[in-house]
Parts: sequence; C-alpha cells; structure tokens
Amino acid sequence: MAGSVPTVVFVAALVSVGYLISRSLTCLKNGLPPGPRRWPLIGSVLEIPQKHQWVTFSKWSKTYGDIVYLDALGQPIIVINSAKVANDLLDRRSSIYSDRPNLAMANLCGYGNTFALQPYNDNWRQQRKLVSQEFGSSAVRHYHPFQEAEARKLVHGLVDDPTTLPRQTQLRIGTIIVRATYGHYITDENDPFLTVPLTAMENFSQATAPGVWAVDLLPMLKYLPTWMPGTVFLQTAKRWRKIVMAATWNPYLWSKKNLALGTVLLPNLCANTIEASDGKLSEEQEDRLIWAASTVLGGGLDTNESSVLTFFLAMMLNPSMQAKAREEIDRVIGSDRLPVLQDRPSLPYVRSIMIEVFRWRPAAPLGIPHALRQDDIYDGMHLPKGSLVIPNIWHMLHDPTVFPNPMEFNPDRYQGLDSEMDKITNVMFGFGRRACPGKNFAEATFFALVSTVLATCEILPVRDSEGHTVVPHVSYSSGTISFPSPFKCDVKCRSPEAYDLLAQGYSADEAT
Ligand code: HEM
Repeated sequence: MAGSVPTVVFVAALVSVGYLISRSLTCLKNGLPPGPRRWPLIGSVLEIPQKHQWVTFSKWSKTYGDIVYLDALGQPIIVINSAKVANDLLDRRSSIYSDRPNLAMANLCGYGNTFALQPYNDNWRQQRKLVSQEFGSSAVRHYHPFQEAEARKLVHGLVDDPTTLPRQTQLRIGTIIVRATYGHYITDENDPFLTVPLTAMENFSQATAPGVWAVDLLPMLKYLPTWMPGTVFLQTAKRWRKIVMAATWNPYLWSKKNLALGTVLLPNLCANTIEASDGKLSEEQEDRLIWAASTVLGGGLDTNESSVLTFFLAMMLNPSMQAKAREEIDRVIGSDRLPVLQDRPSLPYVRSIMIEVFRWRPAAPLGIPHALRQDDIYDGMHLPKGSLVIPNIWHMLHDPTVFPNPMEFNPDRYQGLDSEMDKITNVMFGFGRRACPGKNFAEATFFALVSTVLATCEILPVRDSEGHTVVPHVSYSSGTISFPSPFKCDVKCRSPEAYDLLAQGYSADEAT
C-alpha cells in the first residue's frame, strides 16, 4: 500500500502525456479551420482568455473568420461567430451537433445529472419531452396571470425602495419559476427554495465556464489525491456537489409530499407529471423528473434575472426611449388599467425594447457548449469528432455588418417588425434540438415586467450629495451567465393612480 499513491500519480502523468501526444497528432490533420497559433502538446491553450471569452472570440472573427479552431491540450474547440454558420451546423445538422461535452468539473460537482448537460441520449430525450410539454407556448398561458401579478409586486416594491432592485428581482423571478416547477409560493427572500438553487446556479456559471478548469482539459486530474498541491478544485467540487444535491432533492420531496396532502399550487411541472402517471412513476421516471425539474429551476433563475437588471440599466441610460414606450402604452392601453400579456401584439415598441435588451447584453453570451458526435466537413473545413462547439451568441448579436453600431442600445433597429426581432430570439435562446425549452415562459415573465415598469414608472439615475446625477459605468461579469455589475437607479411612480393600480393589480392573484 505504501507505494500506491506515487504509482497512481506516475501512471496518471504517463497516461496524460500519451493522451496529449495522440490528441496533438490528430490536430495536425490538414483542413482544420483557422485559429490562433497552436504549440505542440499544449495547443492554443495559452491564447484562450480566462474571462469574457466572447469578446476575444469576437475579435478573432476579424482575423480568422466565422469559424475559429482552438486546441486546448488536445481538446478540439470550434467557436462559431456567425448566426448563419450556427444555423447550418447546430440547427440543420442537429443529429450530430446536439451532444454536450463531458465537462469534468461540472460532472464532479453533480451538474452532469442535470438535463442541460446530459449527453444526447434517451434519458435527455425523455426529460426534454417532459419540459417541452409543460412550458410549450399554449401550456405556459396558464401562468400568465401569476407572472403579471409578480411583475406588479416587484414594481410596487421597487417604487417603495429602489435600492432593493437586485434582491427583489431575484425574489420575484425565483418565486415565478419555483411556483411553476414545484407549486410552492415563496414569501421570503431567505426561503431555501430560493437561496440554495441560487447558490447552485452561481457555482454552475463558474463550473461550466470554458477554459477555466484544468480538469476539463485533462479529465485524468480528477483521480489525483486531494493532498496534492493544485487540487483545490476537488474540494471545491465536493462542496458544490452538496449544494447541487440539496437544490435538487429538497424542493422535489417537499412538492411530492404536499401534492399528496393537497397543499401545492396547481398546476406545476412535478404535480402534472406525477398525476399523469397516476402516482406510479417508476424509479427511473422519478429520477428523470427530479433532475428535469431542478434544471428548469436553474435555467429560469439567473438568465431572467440578468435580463431584468440589464433592462433597468438600459432604461436609466435612455430616458427618451422610456418616454416613447410610455406614449405607446398610453395610446394603446390608456391609464385605467395595466398592460397584460395579451397586449403583446399591440405594443411593438415595448417588445422592441425587450428584444434590444436581449441583443445588447445577452444573458448567456456563449450559450451552453454543444459537442460534435462525428467528423464533419463544412465549407471545405474538417471539423473533428469530439469537438466542443461554442456558439458565440454575443458576437452574433454584435456583428456590425448585421447590427450597425452594435454597442448602441437602439430599439428602433427592428422598426417594430417581428421578423427582425425573431432574428434575436432565434440566436439568444440557443440552437437546434438543445435550444432553450423555457423560451416562451422566459419571454412572458420578461414582457410582464418590462411593460408594467414602462406603464407606471420612470427609471432615473440617482444623485450624489451635491445633486449631480451618477451615471454608472457599464460592465458585465464573466461566466456562463453574465450579469451587469452592481449599479444604483431610482424608480419613480408616474402618478398616485399608477401606484394604486400596481397595488390592486396583484392582490386578487395572490399566490394562485
Ligand atoms: C432570458 C431567459 C433565458 C435565456 C437567455 C436562456 C438561454 C438558454 C440557452 C442559450 C440555452 C442553451 C441552448 C443550446 O444549447 O443551444 C438554454 C438551455 C436551457 N434552458 Fe434556457 N434561457 C432562459 C430562460 C429559461 C427558462 C425560464 C427555463 C425554464 C422554464 C429555461 C430552461 C432551459 C433548459 C432546461 C435548457 C437546457 C436544454 C437542453 O439542454 O436540452 N431557460 N437556455
């Protein structure tokens, strides 16, 4: 036994070097897409930035074009910098581009069980079916009154205290998605139904960030003993795994128990699935439901929250656009009632603002990586089997040849046309068979909030002690989900009548 640990390390090192050499030799094949310089063994790993990769990938499009090839210690990576190429490959050839890469760090943390990271197999197909059924365009209509009521509560609360913007946004977005998934109504921002999944999502964003974890590039590192220097990631993974398990199991067990007691809010994803099986889910089916539900919760939290915060930021910086949206709402809806989701078709400017938020600062700038199942040829280039395929959504939405002055927030660029707006949602919710199944639900939550704010409030910059307006510096976090850096804004209600409408607008719908 005494010699076993050094032996393991030696064998791991030997196998790693062999693995690197074989992967490097594979990459010497002709016909690979262009990309930054690759060195023997390490490939282009030194060129891959640790943060805000989408910006560097976007710059590379000028030098290398729409498809950039990277080699990270032998792991082939294809970055797609064009919506057309993404459609050609991820949509049209989805039978071979719908796998997920084996993200070693995410797997160590337990995220590999979530259906967003499941390989393209039958388990994934069953989970996807469950979620698509529950969150399809007609099924989600049932949740509209609830989404409207929560949007009104959020705005009401912000008028009372605008400094609570991040906390209240988290609370309301969380309340909506937890209600639809498990039938539980959150009344308190310290509710573990909210706090535990939020922590799990914060960790997910880090655990899945491309190029950050050495173990993703050299999966054998996971076998290293934890006493070895450089293995802090193993302890991190152990800690994060406990959180993933708690975020997944506790809400489900609560939901199942309370469904039997008749104390859950209906409908919800778990109840509908359990009831559809007459309460006779097999162990395998139940396991699928548990992980599908926790993925839905995770998928619907940070993404929507990031978009809501970006909306407040964009509105504060663009008062004339707020005025134009108010004018549209006053003209179409009047001031006697608040907008509802059914008003969407008649409010093209409000819709354009919402879509421009999605384009200007996409919540998931690199989406979730796909994986290529077999060798492919595109435009004369060889795309190797096993490649990690990263759609650079941020670049696709900031390509100056498609969106002139892309950094400018400009809802008029769509001229109120759905056909133009669809170009954004077709990209920002991802591609092919892995495209976001929560799109309809997410858009409804976001429209409810955006239209309610614009109908009732003015978003203003705060003032310093000398009365000067404080304009925040716009910057965003790195990671799979990108958030605006903390900023302050003021939320002023337009009139006492608007304030009353907000308060009346949710009392009748409380927790339904
Ligand atoms: C603004 C809000 C949202 C954005 C920007 C967003 C974006 C995305 C993106 C880019 C992907 C990866 C697609 C791909 O692999 O090509 C994805 C996947 C996913 N999203 Fe969303 N999403 C949002 C809201 C939601 C909501 C509300 C839910 C749940 C109701 C949800 C559930 C999921 C799930 C389960 C997946 C994994 C799908 C799979 O792997 O098959 N998302 N989302």
